[in-house]
Amino acid sequence: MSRLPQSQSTHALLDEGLWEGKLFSGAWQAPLAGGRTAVIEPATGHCLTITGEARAEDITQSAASAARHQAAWEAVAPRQRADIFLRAAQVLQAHADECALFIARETGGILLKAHHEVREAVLFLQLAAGQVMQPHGLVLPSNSGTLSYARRLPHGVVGVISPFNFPLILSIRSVAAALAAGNAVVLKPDPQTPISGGFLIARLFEEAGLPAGVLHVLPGGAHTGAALCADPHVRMIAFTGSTAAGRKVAETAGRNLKKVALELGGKNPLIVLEDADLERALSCASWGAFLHQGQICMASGLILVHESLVERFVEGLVERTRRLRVGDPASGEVELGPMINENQLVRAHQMVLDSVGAGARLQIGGRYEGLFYQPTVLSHLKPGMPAFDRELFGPVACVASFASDEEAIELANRSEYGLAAAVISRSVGRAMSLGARLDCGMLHINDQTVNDDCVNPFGGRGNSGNGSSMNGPANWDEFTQWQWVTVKETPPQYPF
Ligand SMILES: NC(=O)C1=CN([C@@H]2O[C@H](COP(=O)(O)OP(=O)(O)OC[C@H]3O[C@@H](n4cnc5c(N)ncnc54)[C@H](O)[C@@H]3O)[C@@H](O)[C@H]2O)C=CC1
Ligand SMILES: COc1cc(C(=O)[O-])ccc1O
Repeated sequence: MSRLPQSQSTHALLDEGLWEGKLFSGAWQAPLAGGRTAVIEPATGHCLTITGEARAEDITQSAASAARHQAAWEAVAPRQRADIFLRAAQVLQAHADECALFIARETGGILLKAHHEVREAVLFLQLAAGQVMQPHGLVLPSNSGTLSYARRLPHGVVGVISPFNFPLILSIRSVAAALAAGNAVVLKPDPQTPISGGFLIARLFEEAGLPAGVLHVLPGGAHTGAALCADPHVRMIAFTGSTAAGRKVAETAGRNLKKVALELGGKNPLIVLEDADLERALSCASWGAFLHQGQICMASGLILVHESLVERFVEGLVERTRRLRVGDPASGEVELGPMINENQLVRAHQMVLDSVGAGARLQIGGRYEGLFYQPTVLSHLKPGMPAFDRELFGPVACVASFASDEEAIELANRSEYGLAAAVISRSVGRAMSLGARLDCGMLHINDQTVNDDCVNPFGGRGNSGNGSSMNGPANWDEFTQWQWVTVKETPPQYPF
C-alpha cells in the first residue's frame, strides 16, 4: 500500500535548518511578531535548538488557514488518507533512534521511555490509518420508503494543546485521531518540548505527503493556548495538562461554545493487599512512582499498603530505590533523568518538606542537585499531608497504610482526581471487587497505574477530566459529531 521510498532513513528527519526561529503553518515560516524560544536540555542546561514562538496573531492566521483547507482534506479518498498515516508511521520507524534520542534530550526522560514514545506513536499512526477505513455511519430504522441514516462529521478545525512530559504520545494521539476523522488540526505543544511534541509530527506528515494547510504546529505558552481556545475557527480543543490550566481551557471553550476534551492530573492509588506477592508489588510500586521522575499523569502517586505488610514493603522499596541511578538520560545508563525545570522540582520538594513537617517519614532521598532529584520514599503519610492529598509530579513514592479493604477504598476515593487505580492481590476476584468500588477511569488488577495501550479508551473522572476519553473506540465520539440524514423518494403530504 505504501509508496515510501527506500532512501527515507538516509537523511535526518529532525533538521534544525527547517524550523530555526519558525512555526509550521503548512510551510515553515517566521512568526508574525518574530518571537523565538530557546529549547533547553534539562540534563545539561545547554540550548538544544531555537524555535519560533507563536502569539495570538499566529493562531488567528493558522486557524483560518486550517479552516480553509479542511473540506478538501475530508474529501480525500479514504485509501489515500490511510496511506498518508501509514507513510508517516514508516518514516517514524525509519528514524526511530534519531527521534528517541531527541525526545530523551528534550524531555529529560530516559531512552527506554523515549523509545516507548516512538513505538506508541507509530501505533497511533497505524491505528489512524485503520480508523479512516472503518464504518462511519449507521442505517437507522425508519418508516417505509424513507432512508434514514446517521453519519460521522468532523468538527472542522481541532486545536490540540499538549504538555512536556510525554510530548510525542500526548500530541500525536489527538492529532492523528482528529486528522483521521477528517478534521484539520492546529497543535500547540508545550514551549519546553516543541520538537518532540510538535515539529517532529509536522516533519512526519510533511514527509508522508499530508496536504499543506491541514496541520499547523505553533509552539507557545499559556497565552498562545488561550488564543487557540478562543479562536472562532477552532471547533474543538483536545487538552492534556494540569487541572488548573484545563479549567481555564474549559471556561474559554465554553464561552465560545466549542467542544473540549480534557485529560488532566491524577493522584493514582496503587493498593497492595496483605496477600500480595511482595517482590512483584515492590517492582510495580517502583516503576509506577519513579518512571520519568514521576512526571506522569497516571503515576502511582499514592501507594496504599496493608498494615501487616507495610514495614517490609517500605524496607524493600528503600532497598530498590537505593539502586536507582540518576543522571543524563542520553548516557543510556540511568533509570532517572532530570526534572523538566526548577519550578517543578521546587514544587515537588516543598511537598516533601511540608509532609515531613506534618509527620511523614523520609526514608530515602529528599535531596537534589541541579534538576536531578533523588528518588525518594515517604512513609507514614496521612490525609491532610500535601504528599497524600496532591499530585506531586516528582520521583517520590508516597506510602500510607490501611487496616481493611473498606479503609483502602475510603483512602483511595478521598482524592479530587479519578484517573487510574491499581490493586495487587493473589486473589484476583477480591481485587476486582475492591477495584470496582474505586472512582477511576482506568483500573488495573495486579499491575501498577502507568498503563496505556493506544486502543483503550483513556480518560479520567472527577478533576482528572470532564467525562471525555480518547484512543480506540472513543476517538470517533471525540473527534466527530453525528449528522442525521433522511432521504425520501417523494416529499410527503402533510395535514396542513
Ligand atoms: N496530566 C498530565 O499529563 C500533566 C499534568 N501536569 C500537572 O501540571 C503541573 C504543572 O505543569 P505544567 O507544564 O505547568 O502544566 P500546564 O497545564 O500549565 O501545561 C500544559 C499545556 O497547557 C498549556 N497551557 C497552560 N495554561 C494554559 C491556558 N490558560 N490556556 C491554554 N493552554 C494553556 C501549556 O502551554 C502546555 O502546552 C504539574 O506539576 C502536574 O501536576 C503537567 C503536565 C502534564
Ligand atoms: C506512559 O505514557 C503515557 C503517559 C501519559 C501521561 O503522562 O499523561 C499519557 C499517556 C501515555 O501513553
